[in-house]
Amino acid sequence: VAAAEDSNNNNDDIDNDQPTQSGDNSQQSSPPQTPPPLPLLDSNSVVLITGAAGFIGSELALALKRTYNVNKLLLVDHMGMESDNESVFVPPPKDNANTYTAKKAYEKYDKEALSLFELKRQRIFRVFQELTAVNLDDDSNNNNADSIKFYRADMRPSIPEFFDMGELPLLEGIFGSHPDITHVVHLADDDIKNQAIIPRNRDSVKAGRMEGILEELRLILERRAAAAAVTDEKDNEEEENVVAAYRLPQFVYASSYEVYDYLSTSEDSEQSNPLPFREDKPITTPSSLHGASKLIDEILASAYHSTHGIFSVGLRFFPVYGPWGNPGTDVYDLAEDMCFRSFDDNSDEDSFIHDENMRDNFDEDIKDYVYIDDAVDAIMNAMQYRPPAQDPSPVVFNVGTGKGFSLKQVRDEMMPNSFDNKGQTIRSTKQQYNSQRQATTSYASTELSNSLLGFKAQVPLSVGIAKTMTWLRERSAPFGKDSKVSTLQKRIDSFVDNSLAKATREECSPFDRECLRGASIFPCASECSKAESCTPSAWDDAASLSRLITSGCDAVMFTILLDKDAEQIPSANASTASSLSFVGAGLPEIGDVGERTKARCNIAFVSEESPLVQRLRSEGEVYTDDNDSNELPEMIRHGYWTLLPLKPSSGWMSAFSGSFALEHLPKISPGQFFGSSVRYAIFVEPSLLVADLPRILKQMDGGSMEKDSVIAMMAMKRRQSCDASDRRSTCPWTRPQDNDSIQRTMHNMVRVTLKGDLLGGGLTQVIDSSFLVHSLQGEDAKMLRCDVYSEAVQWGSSLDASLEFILSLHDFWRRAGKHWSSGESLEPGSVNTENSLLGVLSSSDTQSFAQIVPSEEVIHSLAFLLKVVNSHLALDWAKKKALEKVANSHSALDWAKKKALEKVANLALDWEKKKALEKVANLALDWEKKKALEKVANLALDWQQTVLQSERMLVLYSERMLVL
Ligand SMILES: O=C(O)[C@H]1O[C@H](OP(=O)(O)OP(=O)(O)OC[C@H]2O[C@@H](n3ccc(=O)[nH]c3=O)[C@H](O)[C@@H]2O)[C@H](O)[C@@H](O)[C@@H]1O
Repeated sequence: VAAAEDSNNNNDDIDNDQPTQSGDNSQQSSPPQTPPPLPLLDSNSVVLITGAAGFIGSELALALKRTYNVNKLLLVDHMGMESDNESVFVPPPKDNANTYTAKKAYEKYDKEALSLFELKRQRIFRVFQELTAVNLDDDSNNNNADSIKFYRADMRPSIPEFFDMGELPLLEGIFGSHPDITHVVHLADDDIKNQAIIPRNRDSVKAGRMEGILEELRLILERRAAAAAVTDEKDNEEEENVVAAYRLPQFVYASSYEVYDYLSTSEDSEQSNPLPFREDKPITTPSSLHGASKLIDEILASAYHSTHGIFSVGLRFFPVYGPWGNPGTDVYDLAEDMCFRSFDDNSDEDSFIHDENMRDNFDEDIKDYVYIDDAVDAIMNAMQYRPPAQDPSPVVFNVGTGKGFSLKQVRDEMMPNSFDNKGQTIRSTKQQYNSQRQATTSYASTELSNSLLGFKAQVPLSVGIAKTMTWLRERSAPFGKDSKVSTLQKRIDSFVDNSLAKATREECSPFDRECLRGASIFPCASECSKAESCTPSAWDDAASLSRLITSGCDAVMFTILLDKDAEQIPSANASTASSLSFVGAGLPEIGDVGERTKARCNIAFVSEESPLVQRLRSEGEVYTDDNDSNELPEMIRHGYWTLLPLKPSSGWMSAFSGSFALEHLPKISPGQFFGSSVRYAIFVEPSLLVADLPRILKQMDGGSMEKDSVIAMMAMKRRQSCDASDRRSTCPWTRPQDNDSIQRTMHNMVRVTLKGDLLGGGLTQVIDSSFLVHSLQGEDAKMLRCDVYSEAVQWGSSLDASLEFILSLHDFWRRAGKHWSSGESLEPGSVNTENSLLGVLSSSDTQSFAQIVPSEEVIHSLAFLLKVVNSHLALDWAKKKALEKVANSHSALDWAKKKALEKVANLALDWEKKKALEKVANLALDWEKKKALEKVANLALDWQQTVLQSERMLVLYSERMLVL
């Protein structure tokens, strides 16, 4: 630094003209100045990641926070937007959601781009979701949101001349406002990898990103040297401050195995290109333009080192795969092909083969596939790599496993090895491509990364494949499949389950979502769990006992009161408790046995430790059911409740206390808790006294409801005058009068429209469920519950919010479906008065709705919601909720959405087409024929437009939330 000062002091002019020369005068050859000490990777680190919505970038962000709890993450991704306007750094708009620009940008997008965008959006949401989660009950913990910033902008062009209008280039803006950046990980790259097609996309600028970053790093050095120059030479302390203020971040960037020439398979290439590929092998001809551009990046890195002393670590990634990977890559497409094909046996589409970009990926090509977790590990190791003091030149490492596999092996050996006929089709079609060129082989030498980085891939391909397939499958059908499971699907299921069981999976804490990734995180007692991958809980024993006790019941009423200090269940002691407030359906009502038997169908889950259980035991309030052949244990009786004490086994229950989703497992996911005869399971709050239960059940059973409107779940709001959650007193509750379709009413209550926003939100008080009726036999009902449960588990949201949201979504899709198939308007009810507020309810809905909730109350909450949403003044939690919801709506329901769209498409088209064609056939005149054909064409177009438009609206909407 001292040397740099001297020279700079004497060279002011040169300094202006050639700012890049800072500190370079003392040593002309290698490192021009002593590089500033490299920063540590720890909880003080501030990490800039480019391409953060990409596959690797998003996983890295999560891992950095999880592993090192880094102080700040600055995430940059253009999300596929390439307009020049986007490349300027615009401070995030506070009160301007900028939807116009977004809209314009969207117009450019076709569906594929949209879905890629959607994937990136989901990734970045996920990052936000997991990293900014704020505990709403804890006021002190509310600054998480500051620790992560997302810049949705193009980092190119990075050449300052472009910015003579006074805009600040994105990177300069970021580096300027965050001088404390300690690490830069540069992953941004064009979407299409493996692209060997020439010419490249004209708009896809190659240079710019890498120089952009290197220039920023150089500027840091320049500023540092300038600052050092003005400080008093003798003042060491000040000099140290300067050094500290202008830290040079550790720079890691992505290169690719495509820099190696794996394409040439001739004899001499084996000599010039021996396997495995070693980093020290001179590179002559990269295998693709992508490889060539990465080679440019490596050369730039080296140039910036020799001219400015900037140290960097390049990582030559071999193909990375895994959950959240990129469609269009080998493993992803193959896995997807299998998963979707098996879901949809009617599909003739061969997506794998028809993908243009896949042409080069021959079955026989041997590649070194790297699981995402390993790739991320390699980056984190690289972020901590320290070059030897005597030679601090930039380094490049392979990121591979050292082993090569062909896609054929992946498909035939690692994915289920027996395909049905369709599998044969894949094979033979691919054979044709095989004839085009010889297969290639590429795999990494791991020696260097192993010895210097300490990196060694941990996940064997077979395990990684199983995890990827599990993820894809979960994503495509998050809550199991429909009843018509194909045999192929069963095989895939068992394959995946077996592989997961066999895989030496680490024991995951149930809270460690990352560890559990690829495995289900549902508790075993939940009806949504799958064998092998569920997590045990204290509910497991309770579920089997409760199944036994309730066998023979037609309906079950249950409540949950796990408080350790519970003295009583208020409803049990209420003197008003009549035979109408509990369940005894299907069982004899006369005599003592009848009374007791009724009690068997009224289950209260309580804590074994509670004074209530102790007291009832000591008072001998127990009974055995003499008539029962199942040899039931002695049961504790409390009023009309039969208590089912839960043991706080091995700390599980206590570990989970506070986890709403687990504490209320039977409330949300009752499917496994009751005997197979049970058709309806009714949850009530411990203090709620339900009037006339038999009649409600009869109505549920009446079958008077339209089939498609049955959501098979009913919920009731709490009465304002009485708090059912208050455990000291009871709350009377009455069934709404003259309402023969309670479920539908409930369903209508949460209608949202496109205009009213997908958000839901704000209706919580309406849906606050003290009372829920579950229909246990419908698949739809189970799907719905699992949706709700997944929402609650995944996002830690409360049941009420989850229910509300999922209902809204189900409703949304139902309406969209209805609209497409029968033309029902999607527009908000145009019918005057209150309805026009949000347009949520149709007039008939409002009528039945009003029977349950006084309308002012609804209007109030709706108006409030509207205000919040419209003013964009959403509080942090609202914002978070909104993000959650939008994110979830897409990830959880993708499959359902896809199915719904398909179905609608088929219905709409087929029917209309058929009708129109019939008409054509019946009309002999040419003119009529022409008209009819026109109509067919128009109909088809209309429909397509509707779908496109609504998809666009959804994405636009989501994007607005992103901006928000
Ligand atoms: O295997 C490889 O060779 C690639 O591995 C990773 O790529 P990956 O994370 O799998 O790729 P993407 O998921 O496509 O991520 C790149 C991200 O950069 C973003 N991007 C791209 C270009 C750009 O100018 N700005 C920008 O933000 C894209 O939107 C995208 O989200 C690295 O990020 C790439 O640099 C590398 O080329």
